[in-house]
Amino acid sequence: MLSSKLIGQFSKRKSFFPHKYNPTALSSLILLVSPKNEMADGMNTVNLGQSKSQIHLSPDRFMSNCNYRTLYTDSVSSNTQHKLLGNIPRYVRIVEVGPRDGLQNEKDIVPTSVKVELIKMLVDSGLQVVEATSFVSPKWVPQLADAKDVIEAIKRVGGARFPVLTPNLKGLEAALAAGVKEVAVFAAASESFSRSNINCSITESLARFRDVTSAARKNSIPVRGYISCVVGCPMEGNVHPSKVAYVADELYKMGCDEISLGDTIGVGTPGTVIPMIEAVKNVVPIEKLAVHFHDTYGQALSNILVSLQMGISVVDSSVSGLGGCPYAKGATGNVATEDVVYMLNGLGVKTNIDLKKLMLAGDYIRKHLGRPTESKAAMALSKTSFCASKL
Ligand SMILES: CC(C)(COP(=O)([O-])OP(=O)([O-])OC[C@H]1O[C@@H](n2cnc3c(N)ncnc32)[C@H](O)[C@@H]1OP(=O)([O-])[O-])[C@@H](O)C(=O)NCCC(=O)NCCSC(=O)C[C@@](C)(O)CC(=O)[O-]
Repeated sequence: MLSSKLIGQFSKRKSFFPHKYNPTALSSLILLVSPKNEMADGMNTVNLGQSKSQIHLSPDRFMSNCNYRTLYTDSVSSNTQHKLLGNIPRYVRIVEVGPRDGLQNEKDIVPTSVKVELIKMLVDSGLQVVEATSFVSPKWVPQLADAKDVIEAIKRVGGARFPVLTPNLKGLEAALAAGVKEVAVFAAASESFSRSNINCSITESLARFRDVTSAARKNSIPVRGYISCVVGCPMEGNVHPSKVAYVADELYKMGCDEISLGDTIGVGTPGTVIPMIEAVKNVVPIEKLAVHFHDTYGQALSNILVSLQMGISVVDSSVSGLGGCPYAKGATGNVATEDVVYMLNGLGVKTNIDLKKLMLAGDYIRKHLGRPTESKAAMALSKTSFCASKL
């Protein structure tokens, strides 16, 4: 059960996001059960490869000289990895949600120019999908009231897709007018959450989304369907997998091209995530599913790993773990993209993302927000930089 304090915080916010504690380390427990624990010894090696006089404090300079390894290849056979990991995909598409999910709850308005620079840096790091903003009511989400300007400013940024959230036809029309090429609708598996977030019941929301998907199709616009609260709801507690499967089925039938399963408050563990995905994959092909974990209880990487083992190859994450309510004790955001990339690198799974450039993007936005990163990997690599300066 969620604490009444958390529920209280949640209910005070119309669109909200209660959040994070520590980013997770649990996946290592699953990953590093190699016969002799050799992977644990072999991973995370930092070879500075430079003399004292060459060491610079700048993270950029340090990282370009830093040879850190996340993939152990010397003595663990691919058979062993296969046995332990199952058929995890060779390539994972990361959907970066930092500029949207990450920033939507920031109390102080982030200037449009900062959002645009962040998006450009994220694209430069190799991310191919960056959720840019939402065409929602500015009364509900004031932070994203500049959606049109953001889209205008990134029009000529190539090499990535920039989907946006559209809760209704009004949002879709505004997005289309702005030149958006991809949209997402967002439903919930919990009735109370649906009402809190979009002010209508699940049934009403599905009717709205049918209108949106149908209009989007006429304009050849792909639609992603989100489902929030796939394992737990801050007001209703545990959510049964059948409720998630029902909404997923409806979204898929109405024409959503991809369904993203959101553990909105980060309460899931592999124990609840596995049965939920099992139920959903009975109604939606696994290749159409994505996972979207918040890291409130430090479970996100473990949950991502089991999702990959079940055949999912699309993962949502937020640079530097952006998201969450800075005023709620223990609140956290989405799993940090840096942590996901670090883990995937360690698994030998391709993402085409440059971790160093990604960290620079995280650093950029964190400096603007005036808060340190939530990414464990980024934190550790920065500390390594700090230690290096003391050598
Ligand atoms: C859905 C509504 C609009 C219903 O809001 P409502 O108040 O029920 O709607 P309404 O139809 O009665 O309209 C009220 C006012 O909003 C305007 N309006 C109506 N629609 C739009 C629109 N599209 N764009 C701009 N303005 C709009 C409309 O014109 C009107 O303006 P007024 O006459 O008062 O001046 C509102 O509840 C809303 O905007 N909610 C946004 C909630 C949101 O963005 N939540 C965060 C995203 S979901 C999420 O983060 C979860 C996810 C996806 O990450 C996965 C996970 O982690 O779980």
